[in-house]
Amino acid sequence: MAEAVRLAVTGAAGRMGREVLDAATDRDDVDVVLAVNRSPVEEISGVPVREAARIDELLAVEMPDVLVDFTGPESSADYVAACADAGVAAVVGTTGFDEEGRATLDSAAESVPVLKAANFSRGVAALRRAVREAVAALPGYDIEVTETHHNGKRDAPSGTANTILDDIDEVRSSNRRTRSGDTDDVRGESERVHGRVGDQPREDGEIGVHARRAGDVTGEHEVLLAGNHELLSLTHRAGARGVFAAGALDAAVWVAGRDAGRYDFDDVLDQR
Ligand SMILES: NC(=O)C1=CN([C@@H]2O[C@H](COP(=O)(O)OP(=O)(O)OC[C@H]3O[C@@H](n4cnc5c(N)ncnc54)[C@H](OP(=O)(O)O)[C@@H]3O)[C@@H](O)[C@H]2O)C=CC1
Ligand SMILES: O=C(O)C1=N[C@H](C(=O)O)C[C@H](O)C1
Repeated sequence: MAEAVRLAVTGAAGRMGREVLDAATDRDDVDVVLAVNRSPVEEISGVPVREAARIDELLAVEMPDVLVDFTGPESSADYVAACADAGVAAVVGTTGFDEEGRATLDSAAESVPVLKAANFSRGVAALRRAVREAVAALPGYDIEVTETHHNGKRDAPSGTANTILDDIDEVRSSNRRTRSGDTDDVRGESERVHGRVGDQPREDGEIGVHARRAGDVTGEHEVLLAGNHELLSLTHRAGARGVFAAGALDAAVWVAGRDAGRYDFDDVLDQR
């Protein structure tokens, strides 16, 4: 049997960090050699938690193969840059990056593998495929995207909703190209309308985007397509955060030892 992948986990005391540490204890293909958190915590799932501010020194001493990060966009970019310096692969589940954060990940990926996904659930990977197919099959239908998350979530819309919106743009652009036969005839993105208020009739081609925050909802995404006197609703509901943790650990095992570069969760799923 292959040796267990040596893991570092950041944001150890966060909702997702705890799940990752908990899921890791049940697997023999990963071994957590380092867990860090910004605010002091003694241990999580039997793993001692160290000071996040010492990440550079700790990576050099513990020499993990892969770092798994679910924190915030600013800290995540810093952790990935530290991975690049230490020669450690990174699996990033954090969402809400700005241009600068994305550029940091791209530049780290020149020296180490960086696998980033807004959602590590296999069901969401299947939802994205279903949405792409539905959008291609139903040109001209109105589309609305709604996501619901717990009241502690910072970023809106969710990273998953943004990824689905990008998927929709990609399919719509390629539909237009195919129909006109002119590769220059590609209009830009659909206009994304974030909620509506007052006198705001729906414009042709716009996509309504709705972010709901309530209670302890783990994560729900719905894509609604309506036209031609019919309505298609595609919905995914995550029942527990363990779903995301399992996917992130599968990704860590897959990415260990790969060449430097950017990867996503589809790369992991395509090869299993
Ligand atoms: N890709 C996926 O499948 C999923 C992605 N996510 C994403 O993961 C991220 C984390 O979510 P969640 O676990 O719910 O968040 P939490 O708020 O529960 O935890 C955040 C963790 O990150 C740490 N952190 C936050 N900001 C900083 C900072 N500036 N410097 C150092 N550490 C920091 C916190 O440390 P402290 O304890 O000190 O506050 C905490 O440990 C979000 O971006 C979320 O969208 C979530 C679920 C699934
Ligand atoms: O913050 C969360 O909780 C989640 N965030 C991810 C996102 O922004 O898409 C994935 C999941 O929906 C849970």
